[in-house]
Amino acid sequence: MADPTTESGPAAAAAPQTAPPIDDDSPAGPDAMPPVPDDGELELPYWLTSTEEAANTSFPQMVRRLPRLLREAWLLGWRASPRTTLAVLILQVAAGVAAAVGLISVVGVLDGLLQAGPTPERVRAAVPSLLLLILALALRGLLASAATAAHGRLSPMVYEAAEMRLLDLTTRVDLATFDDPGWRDAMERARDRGIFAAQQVVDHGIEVLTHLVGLAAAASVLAVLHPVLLPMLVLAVVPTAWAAVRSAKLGYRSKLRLIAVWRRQRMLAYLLAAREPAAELRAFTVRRFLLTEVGRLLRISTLEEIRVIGRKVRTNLVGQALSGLATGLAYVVLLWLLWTGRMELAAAGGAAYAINIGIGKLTELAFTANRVYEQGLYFSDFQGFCEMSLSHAEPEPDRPAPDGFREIRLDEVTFSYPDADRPAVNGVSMTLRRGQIIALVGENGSGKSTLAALLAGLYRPQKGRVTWDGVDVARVGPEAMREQVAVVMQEPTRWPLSARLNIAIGRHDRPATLAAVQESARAGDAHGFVVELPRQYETLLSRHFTDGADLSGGQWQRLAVSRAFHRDASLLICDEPTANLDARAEHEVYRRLRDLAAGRTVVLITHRMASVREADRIYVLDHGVVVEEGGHEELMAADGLYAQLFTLQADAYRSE
Ligand SMILES: Nc1ncnc2c1ncn2[C@@H]1O[C@H](COP(=O)(O)OP(=O)(O)OP(=O)(O)O)[C@@H](O)[C@H]1O
Repeated sequence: MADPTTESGPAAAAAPQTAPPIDDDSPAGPDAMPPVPDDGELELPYWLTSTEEAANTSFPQMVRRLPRLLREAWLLGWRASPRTTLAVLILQVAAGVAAAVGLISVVGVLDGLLQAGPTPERVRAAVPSLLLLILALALRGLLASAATAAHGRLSPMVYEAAEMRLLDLTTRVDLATFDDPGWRDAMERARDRGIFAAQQVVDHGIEVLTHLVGLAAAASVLAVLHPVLLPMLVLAVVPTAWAAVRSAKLGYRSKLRLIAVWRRQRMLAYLLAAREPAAELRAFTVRRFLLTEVGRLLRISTLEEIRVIGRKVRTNLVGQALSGLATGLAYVVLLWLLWTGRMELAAAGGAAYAINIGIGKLTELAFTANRVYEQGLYFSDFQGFCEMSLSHAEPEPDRPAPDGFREIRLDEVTFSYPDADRPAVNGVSMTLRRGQIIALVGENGSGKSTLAALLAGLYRPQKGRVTWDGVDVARVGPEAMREQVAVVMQEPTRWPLSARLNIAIGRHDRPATLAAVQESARAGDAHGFVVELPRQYETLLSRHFTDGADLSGGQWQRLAVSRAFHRDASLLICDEPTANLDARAEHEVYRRLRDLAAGRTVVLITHRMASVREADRIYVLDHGVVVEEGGHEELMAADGLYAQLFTLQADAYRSE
């Protein structure tokens, strides 16, 4: 199987594999970094073209997209919690209306005070509006606080719902999708910014609503006072809005350009800091080589970010200057209205106040709408990933899985990994009967693990079919099928759980007594070392936790074998279960496997030919094709690839 830490796909392709040497032993500071050698690193990878389209959206296109984004944001909130979403909506609108009443009252107060006549009369005329203003402000304060509280509840709920949706879809796609670099990159983008963006789109979507209500109040006051003031208000804000949108696009495009660089840099940084490669990193003295490469990649992203910040500042400066001019023009128009007697002084006072509030609200609206749009770009990554994953989700046929089997058949099964030149398994046919031990033999890369994964229902064949007692497994729910299969992986997962749970997780859905776990541990030859751990079966197996312990490679493997025994499934697939085991443990495991095979079927992949000879049937693979099959004696007599491999190993032992 492929190494999970190996970088493949566009990110790796985008980054040169060599790093210029540095002669300083200390971690390289910015000045010591080598010059950026390759501008090509900043090229947009081909798999980002659709996202690039989103980043190229023009200002009017963005304005057209906004309503859809806002609708989706509200839908997201609604899915997370309909009650809280409704509460936020009602409270925000009510707070906005109270604020609008406050604004109108201010105009009323000004109107009263600026009237002609003696001062006491003018003050008296202003009092009702003043009382209304106080009431409106108090109400607005209360409603806004309640809205903030509801919003504060909704926001983490949206985050939780988005994270859960992402994890749910990520684990629902079929295993082959994980080998697709396009999907993995989409997942990275969705995880990296998409979840946060989903929350932000909802948050800012709510703010947009608040500002809209405030703006409607200011606009209606202006429209009543003099309609010509309305377009002046809009004119004053357009340049700010344009600058905000342009800045966001600059930032987004820059992030798109850097994603391949970041992926590579993070992967290398992980290797530098992780425990597993720490020994090899020192043994091969690759520290400086990797540090140089990380430094080079960081330098690329630093320079790009500095460049983008400069462009953003210039854009905003232009926007603000133009907005300042347009605001001045609005006040000139107001003066002209006064001058020409088209407006009373009292109305002009109210209008000046409304223009001031209106510009404030419009500017806030422009910035918030832009944030919705900006986060919307990342949010569309999230949505795109969800759609992509749904289309790759494992089918869920409702046909029940057969309860066990007497015979499993593979007919002309072919499977290719995404983008592979040739199939990893090519036209393989075989029959596995209950109670048999089947061995898969072949050189590295001949397709054994892939064939085992097909048998376990982890991959679906592109051609041919797998049947259990005549039932095509493609027509049965994959989860139900896998309930009857146990697998010992070539590189078993080291679950950061207790020793007990590391075994019990094999049947996590059923409560397991310690005695049952111990029995499985004995079967996998793990009991002996587990009882020597500081807290025995309750010892946490991860160095990342206080009091956590780590195991040797062989001990982890014995734990994985115990886990598979604990699963108690009718098909047991062991992909090199003894690769890390010492001779005694290996002997024990095979003895147990033979016992276990009595009511079950065991598929065994191993390079240890001595363990294969007792298998009931041996399949020899070469380049994904079964080239020989039969019992040990039969295959030795045929004097083909099997005989060659067996004799080679036997001779090596004899010469020792
Ligand atoms: N996840 C993957 N993505 C793409 N190609 C893969 C993947 N896993 C395996 N392959 C390729 O498929 C072919 C068969 O690999 P497989 O792991 O099945 O061989 P194997 O016989 O189990 O090898 P080994 O004895 O080294 O474990 C190889 O050419 C390998 O490079």
